[in-house]
Amino acid sequence: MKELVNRLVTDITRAWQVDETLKGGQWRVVSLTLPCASTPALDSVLEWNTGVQAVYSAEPVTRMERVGLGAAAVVQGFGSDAMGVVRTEMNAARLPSGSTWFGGFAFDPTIEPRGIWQGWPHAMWFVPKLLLVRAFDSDVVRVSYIDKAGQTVEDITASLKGMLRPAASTHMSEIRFDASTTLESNDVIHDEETWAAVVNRALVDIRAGRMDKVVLGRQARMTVTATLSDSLSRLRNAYETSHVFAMHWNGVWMLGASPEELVRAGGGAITVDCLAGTTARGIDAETDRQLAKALLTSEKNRSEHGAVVRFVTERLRLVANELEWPDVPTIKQLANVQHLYTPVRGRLQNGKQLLDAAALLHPTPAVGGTPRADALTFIREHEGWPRGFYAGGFGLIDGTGNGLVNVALRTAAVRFPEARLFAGCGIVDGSRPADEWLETEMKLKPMRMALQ
Ligand SMILES: C=C(O[C@@H]1C=C(C(=O)O)C=C[C@H]1O)C(=O)O
Repeated sequence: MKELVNRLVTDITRAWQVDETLKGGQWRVVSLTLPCASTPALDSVLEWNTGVQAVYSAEPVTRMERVGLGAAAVVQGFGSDAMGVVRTEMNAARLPSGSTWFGGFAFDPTIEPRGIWQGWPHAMWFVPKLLLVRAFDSDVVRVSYIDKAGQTVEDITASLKGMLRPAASTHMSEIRFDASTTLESNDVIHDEETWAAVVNRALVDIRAGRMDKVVLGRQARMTVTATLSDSLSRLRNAYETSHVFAMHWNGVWMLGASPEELVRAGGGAITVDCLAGTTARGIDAETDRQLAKALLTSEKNRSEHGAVVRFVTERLRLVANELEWPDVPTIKQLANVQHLYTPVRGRLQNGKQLLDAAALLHPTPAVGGTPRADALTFIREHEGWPRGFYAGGFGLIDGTGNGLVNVALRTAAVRFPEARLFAGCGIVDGSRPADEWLETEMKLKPMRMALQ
């Protein structure tokens, strides 16, 4: 990896100097292909204590791994129209073709980001200055470097060294963070008892007919002892079919392994994952099958799942045509849990974009509840801690509008070495607090293992 870092600095600065760059408006772009052994992964250029904006994505559907460092452009949104604001600004930004935006949005743009999320906007997307892209198992990496046309070779060298230096020089022991100065005292960490009280409070409202379902989450505290690169590699190994991602902003890394695509768009096609209804993994294939069968035949889980499919298909009709989905869900098996799963497909209407669909769908009843407004009010009033980007979105969008937004699940926020891990589950009539606690424990387990 050290060899790759040296090649990046020399080859990019040389290309800038001899002007082997593409020009577009105020930008110049260097594009290179470099050899890079398929291990270690590209994430070894990333560190918890980076001083720059950074992103990582290992996406198993297209089998592409990406690392972005620095920011050529950033858009931020605050408040209830945060997503609308960033979408308008992204469309207005005149970036070179081939630029990729990375970013996401908070679960609830009406709540001030607090606790570990302090300093984060409600929506944030950026185009990295330096982007490394490699197909899984490939030993070549595509490199692009975007910067303002007026930059000198010295500027470019300093910028690259600044972005890549932490990877070469930092040791875990040099990094310290004083949690008490940054995390507020109202940073609620529920234990089983206090969380059960919130669940019971929700059950009262559900039985009284004030809502049908609410997804309640909790955050767990942890001190990180693993490197970022090791954490990401463990997540990739544990969750081979999930989108493993990380994004750094303002001293905080959000990382996760999301099994759920809120929306994917490519060549006019659009797909959405409906994922709701959860059971454990068995100790062997037979127990796995029995648990899956019980999940598929559970009235409680099927009705919870059906509500998500209904919501998604009704909303998606506003931006997509030719919707198709199977009548019955299948099972999506992950390392720690099994979910009921229904994929919905369609064609994006002319003039509609991926983020239009994301804005309409978020939050689905899989992470909010039904009726949506009542569930969101309940979460705001009773959950007791700030979700930030947890259960919001994380994604990437290329210059042609293709890309995906995942539901930011199985996530943690790390202000090294302090971490908050997040997990939630749907509460409906018949839910039992002890079972739901166990479900959140199962969902937290791989992230706990990744960070230590
Ligand atoms: C809320 C989470 O997961 C969501 C809730 C599920 C459920 O209640 O069964 C299943 C998958 C996700 O849509 C989480 O992982 O934190």
